[in-house]
Amino acid sequence: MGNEASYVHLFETKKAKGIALYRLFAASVFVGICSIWAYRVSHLPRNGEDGRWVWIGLFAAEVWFGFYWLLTQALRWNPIYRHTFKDRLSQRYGNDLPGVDIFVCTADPLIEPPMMVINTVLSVMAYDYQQEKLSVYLSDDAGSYLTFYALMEASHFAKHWIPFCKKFNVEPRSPAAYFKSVSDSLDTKQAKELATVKKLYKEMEIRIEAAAKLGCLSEEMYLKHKGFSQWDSYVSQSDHDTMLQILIDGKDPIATDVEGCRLPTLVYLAREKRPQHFHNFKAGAMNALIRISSKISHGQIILNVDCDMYSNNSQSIRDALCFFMDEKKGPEIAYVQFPQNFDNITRNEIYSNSMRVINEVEFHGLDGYGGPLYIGTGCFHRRDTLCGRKFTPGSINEFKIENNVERDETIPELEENSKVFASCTYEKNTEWGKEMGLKYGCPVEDVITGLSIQSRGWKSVYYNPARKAFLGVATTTLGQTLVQHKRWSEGDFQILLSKYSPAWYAKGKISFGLQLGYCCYCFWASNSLAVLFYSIVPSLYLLKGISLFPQLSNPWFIPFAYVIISNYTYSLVEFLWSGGTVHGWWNDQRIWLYKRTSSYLFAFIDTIANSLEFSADSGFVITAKVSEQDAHNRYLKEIMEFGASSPMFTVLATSGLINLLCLAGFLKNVFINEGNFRFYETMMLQILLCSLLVLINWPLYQGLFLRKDNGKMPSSLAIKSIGFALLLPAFFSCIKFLLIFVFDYPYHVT
Ligand SMILES: O=c1ccn([C@@H]2O[C@H](COP(=O)(O)OP(=O)(O)O[C@H]3O[C@H](CO)[C@@H](O)[C@H](O)[C@H]3O)[C@@H](O)[C@H]2O)c(=O)[nH]1
Ligand SMILES: [Mn+2]
Repeated sequence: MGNEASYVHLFETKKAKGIALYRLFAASVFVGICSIWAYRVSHLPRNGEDGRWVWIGLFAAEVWFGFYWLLTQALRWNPIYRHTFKDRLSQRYGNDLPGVDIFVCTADPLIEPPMMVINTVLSVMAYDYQQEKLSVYLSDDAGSYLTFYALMEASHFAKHWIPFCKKFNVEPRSPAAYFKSVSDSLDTKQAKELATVKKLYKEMEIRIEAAAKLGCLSEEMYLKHKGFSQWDSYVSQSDHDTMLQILIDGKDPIATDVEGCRLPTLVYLAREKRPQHFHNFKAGAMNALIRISSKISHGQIILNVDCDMYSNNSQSIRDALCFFMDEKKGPEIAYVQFPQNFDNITRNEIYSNSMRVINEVEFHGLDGYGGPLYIGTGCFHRRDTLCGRKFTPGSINEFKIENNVERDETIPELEENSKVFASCTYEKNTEWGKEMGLKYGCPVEDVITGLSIQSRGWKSVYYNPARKAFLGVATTTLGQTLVQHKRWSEGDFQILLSKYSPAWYAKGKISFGLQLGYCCYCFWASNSLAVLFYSIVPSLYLLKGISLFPQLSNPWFIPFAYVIISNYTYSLVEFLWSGGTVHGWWNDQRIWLYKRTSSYLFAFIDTIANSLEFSADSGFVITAKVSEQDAHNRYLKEIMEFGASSPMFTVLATSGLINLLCLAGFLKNVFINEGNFRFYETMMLQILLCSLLVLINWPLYQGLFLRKDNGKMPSSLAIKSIGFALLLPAFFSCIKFLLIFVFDYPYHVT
């Protein structure tokens, strides 16, 4: 080992190139932003002059945008990139590696189909790792016999699948994904074995789908496994005993695959649910898993994935261990987060659901300041830090490497004795959900848990390998996208206001850069007000013919032009650099707007109402992973899906229509009534803003008026939003009148 200089690390960290150039650019933008502020302050309309209040509103919005832009610099100021040396890991440790427990969470067999769930399970069972050190746990919050049945089928299929993967070094190791990707050019031996394993898979799929169609537990299924007897006392999803089955015991020497090799442990868990006990959603499930697994396998490393996030890279455990097992830098690392990638992204990602820029830019930036957020899936943790251990400087890695430990209980005994750990009352008067395990009470249990780990002195690592580690299912409708972002922005905003706020609680505990980085996400929701104001009011004033920005010939026009052009050019370059398309970027701008004016707005209102105790706690709306065939076809064709009515759509449609009406009204004034083109000179920026808003809303107008398919906006919603769009200007006039009345009264009577 020797000293730091001669130590051969298991991973390396590189700084991004060209960062000085970026900083220079950012500084120039900042000068532009300050000039805009200066313009607003120095050109404030006098008391009583038209547009004074709007001017103040715009100034407030611009101060906000500038402030938020500063926060986002933390994500770009100091990016780093990681690289692992897995060969060194093998050389140094051979097979003396720690046990790894993998948690897969599912919650509803209808929107998370059991076939998808077991594909994820099979993909993680087939990791390139010593099988007897691997344990896979499926937490089923629906307590569904169907999911259990599918898992039981998977435990048999694994005996064929795992040896097949190992023999031919298959990637990815989710059977469904592999079958879809495999080419015809396999050698004959592999082709033959592939045909066999594919046939077994298809037969299994048919049985599982038949069981799903049947809709109840058949006699035949019941007899197939003693585990089904646990459903005898089952009342409903929210009322049942703990159901725990060890389907494969990795410690059992006769639990082998068809080639005679050991298999990983496989466990099904449905924690106890009772209507009178709140179950804390995914965080509750994870904590039950932490306890149950500590009794059954006690892996020192925990990987957790959502049920749609299959492993796409069989080397990920070894990658993660390169960080944890590095003797010099490993001891301070609490978790290794991989990006969330998806395998159902269309070319121009109409819902901007690939999280491209977050994955390729922002998280590298966070990593430079102490490590990324924990984002709930694709994350490896040390078991003890997840359970609340504080970081002590100077500590060394103390992974207990256990090879072949015997167990003194039989499997049925072990199952019975473990159940108590998943009971509703187990956590009563304990620190679980507070200082231990994942935190409760927040819709983004992951982010708040990660923040508290980092606040206890730990670092985290972001690892984004070329071959993606995990692939999941991204949202495929506008409604889902907005609801998901509402949950996220609401959760993040709650963290900001909570006692764990990155703005104050974390001060001195994590680096300043990381504090700002967290704030970027935590302030998502509060972006809504400024964006909503900016996307409606200047258009209304365009219609009235009142200019709110400097005119083209005015030198103050320059900072506006510079900030607008440089920011949009930069964001386009960043998007393309992250692997997106130009059209994808345009779509991203639309979703940027939609999220801010609907998801974030509702999240903002709900959080404030919650904290004033006006409304109940926000829940966890599970994201659907399947859609109907024709909706799916529209997704593939990148046609925006509206379908059902939603208050969020009403806001979007209303603001979209206001812009359309304002632009139409303005053009009418110019051409017909006045025939005078001076407006283009004085109102350039307002015309630009309003026209861009109309352009970007094109799919929305189509959904409102032009489309006939089932994915269009419901007609009732169209009528409602037309009504609002016509009334809102009147409403604004009333407010303005009130403001003038209250504050500027004397001026008006004279
Ligand atoms: O009561 C519940 C609700 C959800 N889940 C599981 O939690 C996971 C995530 O749910 P999903 O509906 O897919 O939410 P997403 O918005 O896609 O999830 C992201 O955001 C969540 C926090 O809001 C994180 O927990 C997730 O890991 C992260 O992928 C899924 O596997 C669910 O089965 C449960 O186990 N129990
Ligand atoms: Mn998900």
